[in-house]
Amino acid sequence: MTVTEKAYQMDPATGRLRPDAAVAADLTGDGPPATVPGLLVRGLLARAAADAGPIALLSCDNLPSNGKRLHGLVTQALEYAGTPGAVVDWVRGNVTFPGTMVDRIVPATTTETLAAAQRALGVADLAAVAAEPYRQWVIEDAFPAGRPAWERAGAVLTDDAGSWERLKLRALNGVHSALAYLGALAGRETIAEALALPGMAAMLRRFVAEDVAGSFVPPEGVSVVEYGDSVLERFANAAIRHRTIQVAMDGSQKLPQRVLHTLIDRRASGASPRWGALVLAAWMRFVQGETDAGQPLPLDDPLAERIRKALAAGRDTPRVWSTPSSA
Ligand SMILES: NC(=O)c1ccc[n+]([C@@H]2O[C@H](COP(=O)([O-])OP(=O)(O)OC[C@H]3O[C@@H](n4cnc5c(N)ncnc54)[C@H](O)[C@@H]3O)[C@@H](O)[C@H]2O)c1
Ligand SMILES: O=P(O)(O)OC[C@@H](O)[C@@H](O)[C@H](O)[C@H](O)CO
Repeated sequence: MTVTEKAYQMDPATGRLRPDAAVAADLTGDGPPATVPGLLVRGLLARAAADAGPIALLSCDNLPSNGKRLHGLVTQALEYAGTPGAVVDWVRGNVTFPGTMVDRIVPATTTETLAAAQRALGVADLAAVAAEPYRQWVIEDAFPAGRPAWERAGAVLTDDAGSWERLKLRALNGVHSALAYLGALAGRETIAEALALPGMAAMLRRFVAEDVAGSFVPPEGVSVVEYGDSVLERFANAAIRHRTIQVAMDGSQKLPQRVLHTLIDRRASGASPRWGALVLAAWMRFVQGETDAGQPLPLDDPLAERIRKALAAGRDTPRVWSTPSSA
């Protein structure tokens, strides 16, 4: 499944299921389910009842330990739904949750994308997407009912995708978010235009080298600094018109794994991760809703209301940002 960070409906800080009204209705009622937790629980109940054999549930979302997170979501949702012990035992014995790392820049489809696809194909393809040439898929090999030979198409099958995932979330997605917030504030429409701002590439190299690289143990044989350089080359691709405000959306859901984990790990080892702090500060400025030139910026975030309240309450008191209980 690839359903975005917010569809998991879990508190990013605690990892606990956040049963809003729609999730609660799905998990406790018998109407057609509309939420991800509801669909998963209903599907697993049906599969257990039919004794249809083991299955792997594969998360391809940009979340830390996405397999473990999905496992936690399913376990908590089954519990919330009051699922009979026999079904819980069936899930425990028959369902796996392999972790993955998926990497390919694929911006949202626009009318220009569809027009280009029509020119190239000679027919209208409403499902066309634009994508960069690069692709990488790392998958934990835990499929109780077998799997396609994805390695034949270049996928890396591994016992533990964790170090690949941290590499990508921190050195690619963290840098992406930096470009999104700093670029949007400077009035730049796309990631490539943001990267072309004076001093931006040099700043991002220092972010990777001084803050990100020392925050985790990378996959064997991988240099985080070289990986960061290759990421900047990919972001410079002007044909990929990835909009800064698309990458900037849902910051409350993305920043923990992209930037806050880097800050926490560097702080724990006594460092002062100032470039990461700059990215966080850029997000704080971004959510105030205006570019540096005073043009409006959208706040598209599941916590938008809470952020707006905190901004209104903290207009004259910067302390609001440093005391979570008042946020
Ligand atoms: N686009 C990329 O470059 C890229 C690359 C690697 C990983 N990813 C990850 O893949 C995931 C999807 O990204 P995308 O670019 O395809 O996004 P998208 O916005 O194009 O698609 C998101 C999908 O999730 C569904 N969705 C959104 N909110 C939901 C909710 N509350 N409940 C259920 N479904 C919901 C939408 O209906 C849509 O089908 C994200 O987690 C992203 O981080 C994206
Ligand atoms: O898809 P999102 O909205 O979670 O994040 C936007 C981008 O950072 C992301 O999609 C990257 O392009 C992708 O992760 C590259 O593999």
